[in-house]
Amino acid sequence: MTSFPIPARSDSARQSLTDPDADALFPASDAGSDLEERPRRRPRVTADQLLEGLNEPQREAVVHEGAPLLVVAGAGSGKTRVLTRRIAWLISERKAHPGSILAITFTNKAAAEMRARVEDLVGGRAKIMWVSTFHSACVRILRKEVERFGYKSGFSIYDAADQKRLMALVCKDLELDPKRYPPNAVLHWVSNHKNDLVDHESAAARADNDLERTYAEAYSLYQQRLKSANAMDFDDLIMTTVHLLQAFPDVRETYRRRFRHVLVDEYQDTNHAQYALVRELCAEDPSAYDAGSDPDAVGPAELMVVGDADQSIYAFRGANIRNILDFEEDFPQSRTILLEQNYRSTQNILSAANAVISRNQGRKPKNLWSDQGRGEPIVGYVADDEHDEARFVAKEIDTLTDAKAARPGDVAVFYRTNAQSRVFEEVFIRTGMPYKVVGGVRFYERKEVRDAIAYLRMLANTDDEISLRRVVNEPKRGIGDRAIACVEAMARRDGTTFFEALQHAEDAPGIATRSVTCIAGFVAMVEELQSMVDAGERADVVLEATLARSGYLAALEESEDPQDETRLDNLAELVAVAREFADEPVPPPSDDPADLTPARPGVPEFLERVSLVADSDQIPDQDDESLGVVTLMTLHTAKGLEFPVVFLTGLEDGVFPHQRSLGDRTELEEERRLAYVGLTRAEQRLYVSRALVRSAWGAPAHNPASRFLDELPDEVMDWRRTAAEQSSWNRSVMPQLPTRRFGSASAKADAEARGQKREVPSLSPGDRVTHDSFGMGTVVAVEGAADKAVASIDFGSDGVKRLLLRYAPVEKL
Ligand SMILES: Nc1ncnc2c1ncn2[C@@H]1O[C@H](COP(=O)(O)OP(=O)(O)OP(=O)(O)O)[C@@H](O)[C@H]1O
Ligand SMILES: [Mg+2]
Repeated sequence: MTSFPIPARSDSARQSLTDPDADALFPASDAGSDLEERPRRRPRVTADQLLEGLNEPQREAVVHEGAPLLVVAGAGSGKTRVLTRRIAWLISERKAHPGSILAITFTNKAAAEMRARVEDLVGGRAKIMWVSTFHSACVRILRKEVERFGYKSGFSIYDAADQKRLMALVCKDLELDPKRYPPNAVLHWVSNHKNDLVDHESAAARADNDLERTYAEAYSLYQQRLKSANAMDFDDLIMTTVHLLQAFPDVRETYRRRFRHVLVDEYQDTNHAQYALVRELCAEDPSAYDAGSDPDAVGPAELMVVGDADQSIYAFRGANIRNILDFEEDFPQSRTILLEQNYRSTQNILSAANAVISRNQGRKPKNLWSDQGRGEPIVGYVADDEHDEARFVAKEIDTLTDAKAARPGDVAVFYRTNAQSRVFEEVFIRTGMPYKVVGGVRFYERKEVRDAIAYLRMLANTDDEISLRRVVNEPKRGIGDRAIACVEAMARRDGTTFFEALQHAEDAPGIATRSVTCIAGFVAMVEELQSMVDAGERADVVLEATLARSGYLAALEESEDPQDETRLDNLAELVAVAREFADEPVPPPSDDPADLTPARPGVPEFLERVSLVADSDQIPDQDDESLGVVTLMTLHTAKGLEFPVVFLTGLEDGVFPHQRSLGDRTELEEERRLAYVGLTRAEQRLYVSRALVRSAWGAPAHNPASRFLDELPDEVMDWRRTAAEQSSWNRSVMPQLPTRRFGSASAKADAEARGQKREVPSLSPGDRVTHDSFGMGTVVAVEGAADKAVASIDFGSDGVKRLLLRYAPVEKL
């Protein structure tokens, strides 16, 4: 059996949860260099210490008691810090049982950080509190309660790819024309309904045209298939929990008794289902706040939500900005606290962010200020093209690190869409800049990783047909499509699961004897591995055994495809992840009967962990000692984080704001909020850039400057290069741009940069040419004709350039 190395663990992350004051509360003797001297229990923190480093309204929010509390404030004003301190305060000062606390964060990583921070403050007893995402919290409740809805506790969680496969199967079964009913569109429709807590029966009842009726039919069959696979998709997790709490008063009572404190970060991005969940858990009846109420009755839990309507960026996933705007109406006795001081950014950065967000209509104006002084100006750069933009970013990071003004780990590069990362990666690899891309093709989306997870899922839940089908003949073991069809037909006829049918494949009409033998071997392997899972064996041990016993590793090892070596590395990484998971200390069993903390880190618990990882959970931990790595990510992933140095790239109309949003005011407002999120991640230095020419679908696109760029106040800007200062090549490639809105500074610059129209040289591959800046070159390829002709020309050491011939200063020799 191959044995896998464990990668080194890194240290604390550079996230906004980082609270340097918390470290100050514990002197170095407690930090752990001298083990013998180290006290076993942390000293109890005093109330003063818990409130240290907080301003007055922040303190009020920490110590507030009773009525629901809303903290609304702009970016970087300490909302997350207040929420974290409040948890510590509840445990330490108000003697709340840690198990009675439910804190909701937007990502698993933020949850881990928050838990660690609270543990720093009040010690290990904080371990048993629930700090998690909505999804993780729901999974824990469902594992315990969902049998009431006819699911088994070991249900699988289907991610986006599984959902797509299943919906494609459903659409095929319903014989839907994929052009008229693309499975993705159907899924989106279903997801929207689930986020609004509309189940398939209600969706069918509401449907009032053919399209809707067809969608509802697909919804219904999709749910049926999920249920028979004992699986739920992401949206089900929330909707089913809400329905469970609504349908079973005793269950609701259990959790209301358990959770006496509910705290939600990033409340502006909750959708209706999540909002309903909070309401179910906190009881709606505000009269219960009366002091003289029956002591035995469970009053409502104390609720605290924090958020910023200007940072709501998930409307496309059903987030409802009204949840935060309507809080005061929904919870009439609530109290609202505003925070106005920003501790993250310099005044220049805040002025830039405020200038952009203030153009959104119908928002409550905020008075966010910083006492850090103006700081560095915001650096602007207009690049020739996306490669030039990436080179500028790399060079600038180099300059900062050389001057010891920043380490690579202090820097983040943001872009609107994942595809934009590639060019940065190319340049960073070339220049040896250490970096990590967050998101994109994620680790857990790679084929081999999905296969391995599918094996584990199928072992934990043989009803999970999607996973079972994925691995039944992977690696190839002689179980072909025909054999599968025979077994499937028998399963349908007899009303059994696919796995039950596999267990007596010999009875399947029409099946070949050879297939029966192969299937028997597969079933024996599954049963053997299953017994390990049932015995509670560690996830890493089961995973290693599975990869070996299934022949999966052997197949990769024998392969001559160089990609398969990378696949082996990825599987080694997955085993290491499982090993780390299994090695995590299990919290001590609590005396609380409602405590749902898993007792052992077995396969089901591991699957739960990996099913719920999100892009933002891959943000690299930046070890304080090392130089760290530059983080590349989309703006959506950047929420809640902060970095000393931020590059906001691709600021072009059509890129950011995204093409899709250009004609739609609501969508443009969401893009603007995304820009606000991006700008406010920066602590000290902020760079904004755009490219005059960017390749899109293989052809150069000439996008005008992003309107967000135009909105940045002149007095905070330091333009390193404007459109007017482009190289002669670019001046001549710039096409006639569409007339810009109101003659802004950069629009003027754009106009200046426009070249003269000239005659298009007619070129074909092999022709020798000369270019004003690049000199002699050879034409490699020509696409398009006349005005649209684009030539790829090899200029030797300058590389191959793609030039729009209409504007390029090229002459045929
Ligand atoms: N009173 C304070 N004194 C000093 N630093 C503070 C104070 N309050 C918050 N901070 C620091 O300011 C930064 C921003 O805080 P935090 O991340 O909690 O803000 P936020 O409101 O949650 O931001 P976002 O809206 O981006 O989520 C953090 O580095 C935090 O430690
Ligand atoms: Mg925050």
